[in-house]
Amino acid sequence: MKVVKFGGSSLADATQFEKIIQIIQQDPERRAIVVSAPGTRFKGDIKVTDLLIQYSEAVKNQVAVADLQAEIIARYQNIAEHFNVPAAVMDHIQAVIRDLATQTYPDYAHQLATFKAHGEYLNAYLLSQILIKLGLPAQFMDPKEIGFNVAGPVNDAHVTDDTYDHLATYRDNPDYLVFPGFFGMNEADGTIATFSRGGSDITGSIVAKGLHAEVYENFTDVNAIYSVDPHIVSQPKGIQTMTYREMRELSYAGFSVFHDEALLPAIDAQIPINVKNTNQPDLPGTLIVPEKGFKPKGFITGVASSKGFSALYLHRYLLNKEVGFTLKLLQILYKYGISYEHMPSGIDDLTIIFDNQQLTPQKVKAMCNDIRNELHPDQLEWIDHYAIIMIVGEGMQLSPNTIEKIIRPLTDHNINIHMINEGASKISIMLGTDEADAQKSVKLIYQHFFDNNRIFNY
Ligand SMILES: Nc1ncnc2c1ncn2[C@@H]1O[C@H](COP(=O)(O)OP(=O)(O)O)[C@@H](O)[C@H]1O
Ligand SMILES: N[C@@H](CC(=O)OP(=O)(O)O)C(=O)O
Repeated sequence: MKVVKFGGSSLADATQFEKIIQIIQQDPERRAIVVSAPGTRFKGDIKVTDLLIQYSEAVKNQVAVADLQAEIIARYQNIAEHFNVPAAVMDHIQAVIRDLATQTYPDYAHQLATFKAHGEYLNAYLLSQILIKLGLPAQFMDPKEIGFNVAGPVNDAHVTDDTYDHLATYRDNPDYLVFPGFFGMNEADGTIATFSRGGSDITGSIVAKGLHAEVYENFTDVNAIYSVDPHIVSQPKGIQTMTYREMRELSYAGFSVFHDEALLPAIDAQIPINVKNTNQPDLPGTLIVPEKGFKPKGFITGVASSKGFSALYLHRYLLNKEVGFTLKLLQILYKYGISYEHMPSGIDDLTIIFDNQQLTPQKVKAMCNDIRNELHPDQLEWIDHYAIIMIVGEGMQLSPNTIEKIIRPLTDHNINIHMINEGASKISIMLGTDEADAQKSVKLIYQHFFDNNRIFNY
């Protein structure tokens, strides 16, 4: 059997629903369906998840919510009317959306998670009712009823192991099983918790593992995963086949087409992932497969960049001989509750890269003061607006002079490279640049390796 996940772009309106219903019926193996909330219908449109976040904020701030409620209800109503579902279905959806504002929540984080989750909750409910209306046997897989459990931060949760046992009981069920993506239930207190944004991909992977699917098909709005973000380079080359670890590194570093945390369940169960286009479902898309037996076609598979980082550069003569330097440094980070993303080091130098989301100016100031006072570095530099560029490819392992080939196009254009991290991962090289140089660097590297089929010249 196959698990199919449809992203928000594939469920944005009734026309898209028509397409996904055809896709489901084209292959009898497509029995488990994971859905996102309705996404954007046109440039400038707002995703239902974002409308729900606005709705939650409005409730918190005690401002009028009627317009927002009406806007959210209309998104479902347009789809429901097109398929002529019974009036009771829409009555239920309207009531649930309105009730969100009148319930009580343990705190604002729980409120936000509950509001957000309802984009997926109601879309899965609606799709199951549409399938039933069309005479297709379908079940709405309410996470509360089926034991789709999660733990951890309520807006950045992770699945718990018992969920897989609960999913396994549905393996031989012949109906269409319609799961809402993006959230689960906190078993301890029965509240809703979501994954991080884009997290319906994670649900799809969990369902694929739980049901022992032969493939996890992830339907989106592009023909393939491209070698570079299509917002940076127009009409880039598509990737036919790539490995799990290539995808993990590229999605971490900016390929938003597939969530980086969605890889683990599929890897655990060794289920291939096929990213396909809902608007052109007959195209093969991109296949993400295990590393074993994989034969790379070129030197690099993709290049990605991600902004929103800061870096701390430390220089101290004879750092390599000083026992406990890194330990003390990590203790200071621990004191301020800060985790780091990367920590490349040299003989006398160390760079620590942080995700800005967990920093405040006060925390940075206090942390740097402690580092100065306790570790006495010869030089301490804090770099704001830092970007990471990741060049990824299984083929890199086979090629000499890797770093020279990657750096050359950047140095030729006088781009200042703060950091090069090679060797920590066998299949990637990470560069640190100013945010302002990130997109240009990605373009230059892409052009160097992919334009005019140069990829095959190495
Ligand atoms: N390397 C890439 N290859 C393909 N698409 C990418 C890449 N990097 C970023 N994207 C973007 O990801 C989008 C699909 O992801 P997303 O909007 O989350 O889709 P969905 O609505 O299906 O969940 C594409 O429309 C594209 O703009
Ligand atoms: N709707 C959620 C979860 C998700 O995965 O959405 P999408 O498939 O549209 O990326 C979000 O916007 O974050």
